[in-house]
Amino acid sequence: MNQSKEQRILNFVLQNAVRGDPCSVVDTIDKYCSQKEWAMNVGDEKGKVLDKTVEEANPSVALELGTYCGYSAVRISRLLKAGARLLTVEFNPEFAAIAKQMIEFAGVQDKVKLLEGPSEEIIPQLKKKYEVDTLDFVFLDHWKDRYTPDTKLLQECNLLRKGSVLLADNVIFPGAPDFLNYVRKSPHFQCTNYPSHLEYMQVEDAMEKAVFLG
Ligand SMILES: O=C(c1ccccc1)c1ccc(O)c(O)c1[N+](=O)[O-]
Ligand SMILES: [Mg+2]
Repeated sequence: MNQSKEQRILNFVLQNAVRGDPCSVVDTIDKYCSQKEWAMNVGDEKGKVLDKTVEEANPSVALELGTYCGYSAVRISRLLKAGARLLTVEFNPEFAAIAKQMIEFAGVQDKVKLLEGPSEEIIPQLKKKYEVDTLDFVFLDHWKDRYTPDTKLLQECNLLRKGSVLLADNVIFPGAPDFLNYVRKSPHFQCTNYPSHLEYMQVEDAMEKAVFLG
């Protein structure tokens, strides 16, 4: 049966990256997706904004919404301090299966917990089922029309604390206008925009950081 693009990306990593080396996995995915087939990884240009934001937040507990092939899960987890953990949520079972193998090949499986299912079902389970008190960092990179309802759900579930950092991908392309409107107008968030480009393309994009003020 014809392989999926995501399976081709994984195969390229398995054959060309260094097992147990997260940087090698990230670089190899970027090489494939910039030279062979475009894919919706955050990429290196926006990935550097992600790196800096994660380093500044230095989270003990991080959440990612939208795992895809595991590129940003590997990218984030390589920066986590000892004992810190990343929970990453993926709705698509095929993507989740690829990401699981990617995370294990990169050697970060002890830092990353992959949760398969819809974000709106998993977020309300984080406290009791996944022993989360509050989230220090949240990377939003799933369906763009879920950014706003899931941000509201994180607030309603008391998963944010003063200083929790949200970082949203793609606020220009494909775009998340309702999310930008919500966080920028809310008295509960301090927002910063980071102009960039769509991964592997010369199309304008941006990331938005929204720090929860309590
Ligand atoms: O929505 C798309 C999309 C739409 C149409 C075709 C391909 C992708 C997309 C594009 C770039 C992204 O960085 C990204 O995170 C997504 N996404 O789906 O979450
Ligand atoms: Mg994205």
